[in-house]
Amino acid sequence: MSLPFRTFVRNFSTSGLKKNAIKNVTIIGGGLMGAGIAQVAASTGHSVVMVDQNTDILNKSKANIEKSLQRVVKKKYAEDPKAGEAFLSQVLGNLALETDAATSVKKADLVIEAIVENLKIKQELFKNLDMAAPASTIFASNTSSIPIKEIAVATERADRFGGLHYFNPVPMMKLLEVIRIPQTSDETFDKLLAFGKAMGKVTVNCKDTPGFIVNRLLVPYMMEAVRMVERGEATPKDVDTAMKLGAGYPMGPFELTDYVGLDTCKFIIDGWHEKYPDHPLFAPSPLLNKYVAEGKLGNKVGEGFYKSKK
Ligand SMILES: C[C@H](O)CC(=O)SCCNC(=O)CCNC(=O)[C@H](O)C(C)(C)COP(=O)(O)OP(=O)(O)OC[C@H]1O[C@@H](n2cnc3c(N)ncnc32)[C@H](O)[C@@H]1OP(=O)(O)O
Ligand SMILES: NC(=O)c1ccc[n+]([C@@H]2O[C@H](COP(=O)([O-])OP(=O)(O)OC[C@H]3O[C@@H](n4cnc5c(N)ncnc54)[C@H](O)[C@@H]3O)[C@@H](O)[C@H]2O)c1
Repeated sequence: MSLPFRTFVRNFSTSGLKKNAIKNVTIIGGGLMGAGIAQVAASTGHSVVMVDQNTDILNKSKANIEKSLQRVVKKKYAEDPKAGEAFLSQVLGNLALETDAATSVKKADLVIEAIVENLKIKQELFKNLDMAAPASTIFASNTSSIPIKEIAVATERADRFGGLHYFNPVPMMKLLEVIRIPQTSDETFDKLLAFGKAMGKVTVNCKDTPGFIVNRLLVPYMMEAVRMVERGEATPKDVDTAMKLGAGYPMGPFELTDYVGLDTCKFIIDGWHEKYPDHPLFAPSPLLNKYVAEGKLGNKVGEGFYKSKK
């Protein structure tokens, strides 16, 4: 449907950018995903505030962003190191760090939450942000598996709430799942889609169903790989080799579980098992639970199913 001319003009400023496009983004949680989202948002011209619980964590997050940016610059600006340096400082100039979430959302057009995969903690966070953020601010969760509607219910802005599910590592994975709940307004959903595209992502539209699209297929596959090892049918190494060489996957399921985080995988499957206790694909794994209980959370701590350099 084409817009009436006056609406078309109103939406576009002279700079050619959509006037009401999302520009100021707050990312809550500077871990594996939050740091990646902050990096790509800052790299695509957005002004980003990244929030975490203390400055130590934030400094580590920023160091991880810089490491990743160096990899990008080494490739993208191989012929022109000076331009690479300029890009690096421009991106870091778009990124601010903050430990106070309420302050961080004062000017936010969009808040993306990427904290621990725990419904109560997410609800508590969004309830507080709802009181601190401007009425116009859109809220989105990067949750892997929790229904967006169950998070949104903690706020008074279900019409301005959606899901933005990124994939790890965010600088490399092109996909962004954009989720709407029944209350999400068309304007909010369009802005989330436009923001995803402005970040250079390919967006798919998702319903608020368990695991949206990718995780609904991927997590049961990853869990079945763990169950295969529990049944003594194969070793993690052989399962990974088989899936890389036999199915063309870039990583096998155990490498991927280490990459994603064994804790995140456990949170996902525990949440689904609680909701759907009879669903065999959502059954928890004693082996995964054992590794998490032993603190073997994967690459982020240097050991999961495999030992890795941190
Ligand atoms: C559970 C959640 O809710 C949902 C999820 O996220 S599920 C997980 C989804 N993600 C996946 O399935 C990831 C599968 N793995 C892959 O796609 C690839 O292994 C990978 C992109 C991670 C790594 O790429 P790959 O070519 O295999 O190996 P690698 O040598 O590490 O990287 C090649 C180049 O890519 C770039 N690169 C890779 N990772 C990067 C990063 N994090 N940052 C910047 N650049 C990176 C670098 O240029 C790198 O070259 P370099 O090593 O000389 O710097
Ligand atoms: N790991 C993945 O591959 C992946 C991919 C897509 C989505 N997700 C989802 O993204 C979210 C984050 O996952 P992750 O892997 O980045 O976890 P992570 O453990 O690496 O990072 C979580 C970060 O949130 C911070 N945090 C926790 N509570 C906070 C609070 N109240 N205020 C501010 N910061 C807080 C922690 O300090 C930590 O730095 C989860 O919902 C997860 O399901 C994960």
